[in-house]
Amino acid sequence: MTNATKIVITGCSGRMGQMLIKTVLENDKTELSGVVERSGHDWVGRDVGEAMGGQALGVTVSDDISEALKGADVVIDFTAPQATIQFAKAAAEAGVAHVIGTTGFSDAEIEALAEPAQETAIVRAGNMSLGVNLLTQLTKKVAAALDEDYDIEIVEAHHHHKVDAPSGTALMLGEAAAEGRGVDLGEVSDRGRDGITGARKKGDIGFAVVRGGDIVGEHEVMFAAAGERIVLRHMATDRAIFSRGAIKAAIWAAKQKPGAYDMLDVLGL
Ligand SMILES: NC(=O)C1=CN([C@@H]2O[C@H](COP(=O)(O)OP(=O)(O)OC[C@H]3O[C@@H](n4cnc5c(N)ncnc54)[C@H](OP(=O)(O)O)[C@@H]3O)[C@@H](O)[C@H]2O)C=CC1
Ligand SMILES: O=C(O)C1=N[C@H](C(=O)O)C[C@H](O)C1
Repeated sequence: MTNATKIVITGCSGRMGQMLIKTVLENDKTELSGVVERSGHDWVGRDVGEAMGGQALGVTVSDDISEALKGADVVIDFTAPQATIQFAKAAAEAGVAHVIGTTGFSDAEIEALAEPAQETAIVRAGNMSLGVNLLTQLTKKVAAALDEDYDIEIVEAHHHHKVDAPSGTALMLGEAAAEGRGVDLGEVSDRGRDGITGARKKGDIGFAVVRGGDIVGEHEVMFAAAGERIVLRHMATDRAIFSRGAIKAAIWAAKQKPGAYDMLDVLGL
């Protein structure tokens, strides 16, 4: 396993953290070199395999990112925006590539990732699955082919634990639609309809959000016109699609020069 990509997972007790650990262990091109949780978490100091309810893996949960990054090639991070910014600074200092799946960033928080990306490779995507990244390309194409008579609406649904809205994926799809149409998403996005909103403004890109149960992630891009509707749809039924994409990104990122990348770069789309 000497040529294996050595990976650190942050937020290791989370839904994605645990899925990522399993995916790293299953892949013969990757090795789990460290795992991180926040200070005070009851997993800190424990063997991560045992904390997950299985056999010991010989990897202890740390609350010190800089320590965990020693000897690693890449850190994969699905946590929360402020934590991700701290991890990006630590990864840049250590010269370790950073794969970011975290969503819910403000514009200022995204801006804060530009400096670390000058020191190390950062791959960031609101959705790491092949299917959704293909869908962004299809969305861009369809939006470019249709005029403003086709109202673009993006509908997303997720589990009841999700804390950010609209989802990172919905925003990626909105960006792709806006790019295809040749407009700035910031100027046309309609994210909060409630009450007497007035009629829909021509050219807007609307977002609608559903939260419930254990929905892994569902996204629809609707192009609605008089007499017809085109609907592009992706349904995730297993979080493994995200972790497999993240591992692919990690192996790729470990060989890249410093810079800001996304999954389209990784997948060559
Ligand atoms: N790009 C993609 O393909 C995908 C992205 N995501 C995104 O990944 C993120 C995580 O999702 P999910 O795993 O479901 O969420 P969870 O809440 O299950 O996990 C988040 C983990 O991050 C930890 N964390 C949160 N804040 C901090 C902090 N300040 N410092 C250190 N650790 C912290 C949490 O610890 P604690 O429990 O102590 O708070 C927890 O272990 C979300 O933003 C989600 O939208 C999810 C799936 C796919
Ligand atoms: O929080 C989640 O679960 C997911 N988050 C990502 C997003 O915000 O789009 C990706 C996926 O849909 C699952």
